[in-house]
Amino acid sequence: MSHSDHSGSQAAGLRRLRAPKPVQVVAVTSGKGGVGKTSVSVNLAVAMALDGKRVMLLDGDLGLANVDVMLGLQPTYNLSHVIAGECTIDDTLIEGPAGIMVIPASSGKRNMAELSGAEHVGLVRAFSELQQPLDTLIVDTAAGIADSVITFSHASQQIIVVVTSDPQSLTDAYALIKVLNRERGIHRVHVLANQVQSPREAREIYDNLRRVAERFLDITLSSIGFIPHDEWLKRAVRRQRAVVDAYPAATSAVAFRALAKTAANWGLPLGARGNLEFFVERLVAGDAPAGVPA
Ligand SMILES: Nc1ncnc2c1ncn2[C@@H]1O[C@H](COP(=O)(O)OP(=O)(O)OP(=O)(O)O)[C@@H](O)[C@H]1O
Repeated sequence: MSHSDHSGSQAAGLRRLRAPKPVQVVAVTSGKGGVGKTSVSVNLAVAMALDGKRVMLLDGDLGLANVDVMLGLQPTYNLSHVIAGECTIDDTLIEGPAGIMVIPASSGKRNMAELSGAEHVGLVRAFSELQQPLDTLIVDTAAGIADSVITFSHASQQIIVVVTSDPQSLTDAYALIKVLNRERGIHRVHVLANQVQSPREAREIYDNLRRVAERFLDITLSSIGFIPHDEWLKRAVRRQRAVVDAYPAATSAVAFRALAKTAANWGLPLGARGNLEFFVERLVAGDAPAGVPA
């Protein structure tokens, strides 16, 4: 190898070392509200952070702030200030348990569809400029199949759909999966049964959803286990704490730690150059209002 070949490959090696690696982005969504989506997002984030990962948790409910309430945080700035161009995402970051970084949502009425072209560009730019070194971004979406839910889910590489045995939860989860599949070409989602009394109940929930989804849609569902119904989780919510942090021996906390291990093995987006590139590109492509290049 000539000297110039050698220094060329050294330079490429150094660039790779310095280049930020792609961030894993996981959306937590549910269709129906109140099934435990925010509990899952918060506890998965904290459990991954306890495993040594650098985790950011985005409260993607643009209308109702949930994460900061669940963790007893009092943010000064939130996502609506970022969208309005009044501050950067770094300014909004507020530290949660185990060092997770939370991007709080606003509590005003806000829908992705209501964002002007300039606001949409501002949101995308804010994420592309985020400087924090990061392993995983978890997005707690709003309930329902609102535009923001679909956009954030589509922009994530992994989608967790939280369901309970409540028939309405199954129906709403199916409606959400249908939109993700038919309108956004999503072909794979993870199903997490929550508030279940037994492994058998979890299996039935998963089988029911899979039977319908795989019959009528071109999608593969994978079961990622379940979180048991747990009074310790309720107690943690009342104390505005994450159960994995406040009551690590609780059955739900054990399940969240197992889920964190599963998520850690999901791998990174293929082809993305670094940081949140994958997420940002798909945010733009997914839902650009008129006038914004997709
Ligand atoms: N595994 C569980 N065991 C016992 N209770 C639970 C469990 N998961 C959630 N809950 C209860 O359900 C309540 C609602 O949970 P959470 O706020 O996480 O739901 P959500 O789906 O995010 O709701 P929203 O649609 O309002 O955002 C919690 O306050 C808690 O009391």
